[in-house]
Amino acid sequence: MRLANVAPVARGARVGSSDPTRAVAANGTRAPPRRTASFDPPGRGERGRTVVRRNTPAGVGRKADDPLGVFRLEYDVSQDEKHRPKTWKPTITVAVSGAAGQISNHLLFKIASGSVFGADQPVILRLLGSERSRTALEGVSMELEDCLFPLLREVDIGIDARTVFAGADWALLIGAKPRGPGMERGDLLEMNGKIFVEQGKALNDVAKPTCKVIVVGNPCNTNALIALSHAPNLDPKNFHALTKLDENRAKCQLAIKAGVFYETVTNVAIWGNHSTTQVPDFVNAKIDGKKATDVITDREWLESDFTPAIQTRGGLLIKKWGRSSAASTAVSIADHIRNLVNPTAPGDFFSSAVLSNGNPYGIPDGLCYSFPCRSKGDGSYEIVQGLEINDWLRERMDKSAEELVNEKGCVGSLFGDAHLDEFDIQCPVDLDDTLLPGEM
Ligand SMILES: NC(=O)C1=CN([C@@H]2O[C@H](COP(=O)(O)OP(=O)(O)OC[C@H]3O[C@@H](n4cnc5c(N)ncnc54)[C@H](OP(=O)(O)O)[C@@H]3O)[C@@H](O)[C@H]2O)C=CC1
Ligand SMILES: O=C([O-])CC(=O)C(=O)O
Repeated sequence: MRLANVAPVARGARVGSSDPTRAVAANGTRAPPRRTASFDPPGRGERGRTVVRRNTPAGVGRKADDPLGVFRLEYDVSQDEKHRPKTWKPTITVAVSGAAGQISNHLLFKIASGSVFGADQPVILRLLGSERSRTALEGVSMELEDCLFPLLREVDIGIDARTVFAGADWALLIGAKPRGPGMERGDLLEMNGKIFVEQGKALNDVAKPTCKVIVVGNPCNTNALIALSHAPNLDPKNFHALTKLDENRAKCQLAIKAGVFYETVTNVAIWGNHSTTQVPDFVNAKIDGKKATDVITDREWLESDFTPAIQTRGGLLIKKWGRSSAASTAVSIADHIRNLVNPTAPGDFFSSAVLSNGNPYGIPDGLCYSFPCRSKGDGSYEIVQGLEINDWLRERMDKSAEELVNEKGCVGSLFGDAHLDEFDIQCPVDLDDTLLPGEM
């Protein structure tokens, strides 16, 4: 296999038994060499031979379709197996877009450390950037290598979604353009929507049909819907938009109000859009196993303080920080993945925006809407049935659904044919109430 390595420690180093890029794993075994790899097909290198090319200039030893790798190694990958603990699961490939952005800067290191997919789950990271982020992406790879994570088997960087998403088991779609000065909401929908048309098509063509897709780039619900509509080869149930951050925010505020540690707060559903119309559900929430409304009896606070605080918390954070949530978003993406790869605790649930088709809560089909979900721990999920929907919730859940219908109408031309029924919705003239949490 031909490999590119951007870590300075590997420059000029021969990959052998004294390879300084090998770490001592927690169990005392020597970890394998990390590999920051090109996308060249495997099997090119002479077995057992290590070749290091330094600072390969463009055009020398580099094909036009090469990714960004600057330093490259070739070595016998069969050596890898000797250093792989027998208890490890088969390696998975995790593709991440917006990999040079703020959220990824927190998330990638969690994934590589084993704290997301598990301490026995080796990963290949595939990082998608753009011309803008070429060198930044190399920097990210260098930092990943310098961490000596035993479970990180390979890091690939590239700017072509079709190459980066090849064989992906998971695709974390974080990259999206933030709204700029003077830009209308409709412009943002249209502009970011186009990214997800291309990425949906790329996933369809090259990702594993079982690939799980988590869309984070805003407006994430509609972006996820656009992506899945271009990916008929993938199971539409495997597309998620992130609302776990909203759930975490809600749990924390309920815990503070109740004067309890936040781990005792469970069963907090976020309904609807990741926007200011989202509905953080205190009606079904539990605190220490009791109904949250029996523990926090101040209804006025729940309806008029707690609810808008969660709906607009992203915006408050932007005001204070000068940028949007990055660390807490990364943590919530990690939580979201853990929610899917571990069985949900009995009686509990987590929030995820998923395809609404056939949902038991009367939300129209064809939307990416946040529901309470449960997982068996195999990466799949089901929408939890039978939650109490009182008039207060119903009115707000429907309003959020209506907002998603409008968003869908505004970018109707971006939808593909897959998984969605025909729809005929006009873009409403006034989109003032379709705000992201970061827009006030
Ligand atoms: N769902 C949720 O709960 C949350 C969602 N978000 C959203 O996550 C997204 C990323 O946030 P964050 O990491 O902080 O942002 P950053 O600005 O730090 O990074 C975003 C990345 O997106 C890529 N990008 C920007 N414009 C485009 C474009 N036109 N086409 C393709 N890619 C583009 C850039 O990477 P490159 O140049 O390499 O393409 C950039 O590195 C935002 O949309 C944000 O609103 C944030 C917080 C919470
Ligand atoms: O609003 C934004 O831009 C960031 C975001 O989604 C959040 O913090 O929830």
